[in-house]
Amino acid sequence: MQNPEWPAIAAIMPAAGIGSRMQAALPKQYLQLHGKTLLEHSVARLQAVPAVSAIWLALAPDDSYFAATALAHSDIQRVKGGAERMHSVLNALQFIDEHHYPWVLVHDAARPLVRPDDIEKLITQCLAANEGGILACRVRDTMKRGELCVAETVSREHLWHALTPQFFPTAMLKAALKDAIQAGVAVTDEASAMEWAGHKVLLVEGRSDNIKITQPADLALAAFYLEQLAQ
Ligand SMILES: Nc1ccn([C@@H]2O[C@H](COP(=O)(O)OP(=O)(O)OP(=O)(O)O)[C@@H](O)[C@H]2O)c(=O)n1
Ligand SMILES: C[C@](O)(CO)[C@H](O)COP(=O)(O)O
Repeated sequence: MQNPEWPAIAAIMPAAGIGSRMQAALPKQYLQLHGKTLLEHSVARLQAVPAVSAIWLALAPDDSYFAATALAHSDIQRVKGGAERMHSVLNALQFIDEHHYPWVLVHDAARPLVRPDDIEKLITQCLAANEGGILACRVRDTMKRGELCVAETVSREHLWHALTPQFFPTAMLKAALKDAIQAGVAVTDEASAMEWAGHKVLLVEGRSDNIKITQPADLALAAFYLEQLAQ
């Protein structure tokens, strides 16, 4: 639920990947799902949250698909993506004035099913605690470590799948990402940079259907989830 006390919130959407694991003819964020691209779905989810005042899209410098989307005619800011997701996010952060937008959400273009109420739940809990955090869902399967055979069974207790959005104070995230990248830290999400910098990261339980479209089968699963919702 929107709270009038909330500060202006900026959102970054990393959308500069090539989707290699999807093995599609075009970057996966431009694949169609129920008549819209994944990118358009993901942006619409952010736009359904009134507290999100502005969105910055990180697009590949050679992106030739964006122009054909409905977003090309919107006032959404576009910035150049980088070699890896963390670079794309850091590039976008350079355009966000932390005095105007003290908090920033980062949400993958590849996660088109996030529910606006889960985004608001993340914002509510983080602002109440004055700590950054992430949407996450608990691991439900038995976890194994190994390659060709099992090396060990890993306790699933306290194990979570990190999702997006991830929500942090803008200035803190800028500094942590910059320092972590410079230190050569493996930054696969914003939280790992914040953890490395010593900040607390809240885990806010989100729905497990907030999947990242990564491999071909994920698109059919996303369509199934959308059909379930429409019923
Ligand atoms: N240099 C990059 C790499 C990824 N992303 C974005 O980060 C999100 C999550 O990354 P991932 O699922 O790994 O997407 P890709 O990198 O495109 O996929 P792959 O690893 O299969 O190539 C996606 O929305 C992707 O567009 C980005 O903005 N800039
Ligand atoms: C940020 C993320 O969605 C958290 O699960 C995920 O790490 C992004 O995907 P990638 O394959 O790690 O780039």
